[in-house]
Amino acid sequence: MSTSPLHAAAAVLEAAGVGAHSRLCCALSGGVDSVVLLDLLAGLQARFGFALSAAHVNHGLNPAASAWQAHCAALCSHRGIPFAAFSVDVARDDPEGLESAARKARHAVLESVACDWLVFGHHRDDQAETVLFRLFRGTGLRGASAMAAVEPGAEGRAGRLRPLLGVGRAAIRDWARVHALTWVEDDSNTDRRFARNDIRHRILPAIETAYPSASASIARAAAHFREASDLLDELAASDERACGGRMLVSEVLLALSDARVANLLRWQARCCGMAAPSRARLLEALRQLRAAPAVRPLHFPLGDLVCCAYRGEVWLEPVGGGLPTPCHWVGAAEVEKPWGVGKVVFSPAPGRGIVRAAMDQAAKLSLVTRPVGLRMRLAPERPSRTFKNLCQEAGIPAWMRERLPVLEIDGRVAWIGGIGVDVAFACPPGGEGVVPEWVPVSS
Ligand SMILES: Nc1ncnc2c1ncn2[C@@H]1O[C@H](COP(=O)(O)OP(=O)(O)OP(=O)(O)O)[C@@H](O)[C@H]1O
Repeated sequence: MSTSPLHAAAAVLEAAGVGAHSRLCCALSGGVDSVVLLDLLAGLQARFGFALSAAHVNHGLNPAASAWQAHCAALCSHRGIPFAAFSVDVARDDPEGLESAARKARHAVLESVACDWLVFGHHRDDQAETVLFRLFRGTGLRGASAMAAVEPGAEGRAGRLRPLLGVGRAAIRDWARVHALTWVEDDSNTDRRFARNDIRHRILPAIETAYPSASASIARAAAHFREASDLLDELAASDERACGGRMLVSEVLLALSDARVANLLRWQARCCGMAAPSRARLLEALRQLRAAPAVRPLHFPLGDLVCCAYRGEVWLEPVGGGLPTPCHWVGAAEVEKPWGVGKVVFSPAPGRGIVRAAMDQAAKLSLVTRPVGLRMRLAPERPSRTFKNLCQEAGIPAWMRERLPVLEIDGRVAWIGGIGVDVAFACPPGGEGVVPEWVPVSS
């Protein structure tokens, strides 16, 4: 039995805490689902008190695209709902296909709408199709949990609501007919060349002849998967804390089971907005981490990310993300400077680090990547060494060398991150010193 669309939608708004302070924007394609959604939201406005607007994305792919846009504009103007239309360029050469390219372009532009919640017309049958589509591609638990009815926004971005996620397609069409709503039909929705449509029109109906409530059951299974997947996220967050934060202490990390380490790294990838690395690559990274002694460096590509291990810590960073930009300043010895995806922190330390006066009196302090011909002497009794020698002695791997911060005081090298302070700038016992510390990845 299908839930009443109005009750289902109200329950989702309530669960999200929608109220008089909330700004909702209905993603309006002009199709029956989002037209019904707009109708329901307009009907619920008085009860919840939210501000409602609508946005349509014109992909320019169908000859009727302008007519769809005009239809959406008319629906909103008739109800006095503020309406915005966006035209997007859809990449025709996207390796994932035209449908996927259109979806990416659509979501990117909808993200720019100023609102608290973007509201979508996905329903229970969409949910079942999404689960099957992902299962056929070997998805993990998070993927199989498909869409959430309430997806809070991260870092000041709008959240996403899907008030019709528990409602079947038939109930939505019934609502549209009973309320005499008008909508457009997108003929690409019946085009079987698109994999999703094939699931909708051929595969799911075939399953439903054997299991009549398969769609509802699959959508229910998705809710179970989501619960389990949320628990795995909680486990990952707690494991990250136990491992010391975003830079994971390898000794603690590697005491966890393979499945837990993989869960933690996948979760970290998702937290930085990156696609989860493939299982095979993740397991190989793990094998290498376990094979290496705790101190052996690792730089292992995982899709858009790299898994790095260095001096007892393990972290993920975007490909090319460690490359820093030089910076220059005057005066303040105790500062914190961003460096690549990390930072350099300068702290006072009696008798250690760099002579404070040298920094205080400098006309220019600079953090740079290694200058050409760099040499340094770490102790009075030791000879001056080339950058390459210094790195080899300190066990710094080649991939790490281009990102080592080098502190120059009035153009002379005073300190190299991960290596040490030049003898000419070293603070004598009892003197006032400043210790620079390079943190390769900030939390
Ligand atoms: N052109 C559009 N403009 C605005 N909103 C749209 C547009 N197309 C789709 N939407 C919104 O997305 C919902 C889902 O649409 P549809 O099922 O066609 O997309 P999908 O590609 O399956 O889903 P998704 O975009 O979330 O991956 C619609 O009910 C509507 O709220």
